[in-house]
Amino acid sequence: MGESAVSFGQRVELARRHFFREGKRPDGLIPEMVIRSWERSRELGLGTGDRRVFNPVARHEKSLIEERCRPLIASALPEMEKLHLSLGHAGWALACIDMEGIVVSSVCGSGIEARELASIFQVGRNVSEAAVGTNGPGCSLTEGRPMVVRAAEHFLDEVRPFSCAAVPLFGPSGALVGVLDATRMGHGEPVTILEPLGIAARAIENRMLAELQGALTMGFHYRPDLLDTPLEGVVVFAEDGTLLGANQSARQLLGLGAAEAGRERFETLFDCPPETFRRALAGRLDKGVLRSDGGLRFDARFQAMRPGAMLAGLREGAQRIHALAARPVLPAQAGQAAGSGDAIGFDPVAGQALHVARRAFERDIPVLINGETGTGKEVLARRLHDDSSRSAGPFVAINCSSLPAGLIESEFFGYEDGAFTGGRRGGALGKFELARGGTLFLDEIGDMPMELQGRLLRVLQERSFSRLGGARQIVFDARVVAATHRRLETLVAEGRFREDLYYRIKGVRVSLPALRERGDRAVLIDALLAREAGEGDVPMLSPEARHVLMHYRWPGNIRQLGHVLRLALTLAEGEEEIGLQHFPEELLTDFDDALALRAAPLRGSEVCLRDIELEAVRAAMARNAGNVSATARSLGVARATLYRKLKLLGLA
Ligand SMILES: Nc1ncnc2c1ncn2[C@@H]1O[C@H](COP(=O)(O)OP(=O)(O)OP(=O)(O)O)[C@@H](O)[C@H]1O
Repeated sequence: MGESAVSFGQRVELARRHFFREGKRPDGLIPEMVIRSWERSRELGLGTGDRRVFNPVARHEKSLIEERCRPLIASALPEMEKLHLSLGHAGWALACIDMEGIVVSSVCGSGIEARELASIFQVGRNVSEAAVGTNGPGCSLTEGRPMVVRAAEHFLDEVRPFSCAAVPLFGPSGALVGVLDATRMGHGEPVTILEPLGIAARAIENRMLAELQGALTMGFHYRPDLLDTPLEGVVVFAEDGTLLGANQSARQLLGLGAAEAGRERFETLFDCPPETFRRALAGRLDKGVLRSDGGLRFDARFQAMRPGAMLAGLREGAQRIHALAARPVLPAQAGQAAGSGDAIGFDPVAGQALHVARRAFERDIPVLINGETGTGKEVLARRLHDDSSRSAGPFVAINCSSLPAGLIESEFFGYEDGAFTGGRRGGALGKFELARGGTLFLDEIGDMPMELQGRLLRVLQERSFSRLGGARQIVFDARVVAATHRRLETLVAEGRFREDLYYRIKGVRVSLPALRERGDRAVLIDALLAREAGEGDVPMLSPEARHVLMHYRWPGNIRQLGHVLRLALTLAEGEEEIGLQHFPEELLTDFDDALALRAAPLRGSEVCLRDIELEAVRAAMARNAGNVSATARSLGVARATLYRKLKLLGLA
């Protein structure tokens, strides 16, 4: 890099003086991302002399985290160990950090320095920006980009002896799920570790993809020598050709945005004869040359999930379900009034989303929720409100896309008496005022007209506004949650959304996975069925019906699932079982194999395995008259395990 240690140190010290003593922005002295992070750290109320890093981590918290993040740890740890070994004795500690900034796993080596690093990267340690100010992993999480933070670029004096580099980790749907960090003592050149760190991150992402239960995995690249390396593009498809997940390389090669799984299909991504997919799926094609619909030529390798492999996958899948079930994130509360506490879910991504959002929200950091229609954005927003210290205040939702242009301003700001003809006598309160002391939910924020975006930004910056036709400044006292199904970055790039507003509302961004990507579909189906059945008996689902529910594309997500189940319950009234005949046609036309399913019911699918287990629990509980200890003994499992299963059944 050709930069002497002295000049680096001097520049940072100068930057610190400008920023901390003289209140000036140290533009050009240190990287822009570091300046932004200093600003955020200061806004969060941190002081440079604070001691926040070496607090003890509670032991029970550690085991909870290890349980909760098992899937992420399982993918990350082997790659971290490999990388650590290849770095030899260079003194690096590696850590995997979740969306909340919590260390979930680390590899530190031995020696005195390593011991100090190991103490920082204990499982359970919070290294988010909010907790410890500017640092590599915290900042990388906030920005969603690789980050290097050296020595005095850290906000807290306490961590100035260290330098670190961190790269984001993206899950199969393209959503940020955490970061991989490398830290060592001194202000050396952590830049040099970015590349191996990035490769390890890609390998971790590929492991997460391999966990998806797809029917066909395809690796591809325009450079044949990169096939079968962590840099290849990897896409996973369902049996019907729907894209289930893609790694970052694949997203770049194919020009895919995040969360486009489910919307894309093999034949829309690649320009090739239809039998290619079918042959690959049947295991009759393991290599090939494909063209993207943009005309790029790729070498590809295919790996079909064969029946034998399927069985092994099934077993693993069952184990994974146990791991996930062990961490109910939004407890099932079937039967409650829709719209507030009715969220159900054991999905790791959705669960992490809630976790992060909750913390940010409580610290008054605006939360931006991304997700397709019907994924539960409003449910999450209400949930945040209900769980917060402001739950006694109002929850005011406003849909920014559905308001007629002329009405928006008065809806937002209210108006004074006589502000315009036809206005109500005495004026009216706007949503900003109605939300006082509570939460303002800005739905479909991506569709907000430009001119209003400027006014909203001003309110958020100044925390005050005035009614139309009035001069008095009214304090804006509400927490803000915004939601959109659009990619705001794209709108910003196209000039259709203000960048400054984007950064203002995106304090923390959480992405809700599409239903077809959720690992807890089976649980959701059962819980929604119970919720829709209300007081009535809950009928069984035939194995074919369950198969279709599990594998349908669900463009309308959880909302659509709810509608389908409600309809099926009505149609199946008086019958013991819900079958394919109770589903709307579009669910079946989507299925190439629906007719085959009708003709030859399938048994022994993953779902059935789980059902059998839950059925056994149900029966044992009945035999033991609801006595948990006796039931656990008769099933040969620990009481804690049984409690988890009971929760799954909604019997806890
Ligand atoms: N986790 C969940 N558990 C149970 N029901 C859910 C869950 N998430 C969403 N739902 C149900 O799905 C429906 C849609 O949820 P919601 O309105 O929050 O979605 P949304 O993402 O805001 O949709 P849109 O973008 O169309 O406004 C609601 O009926 C809600 O009760």
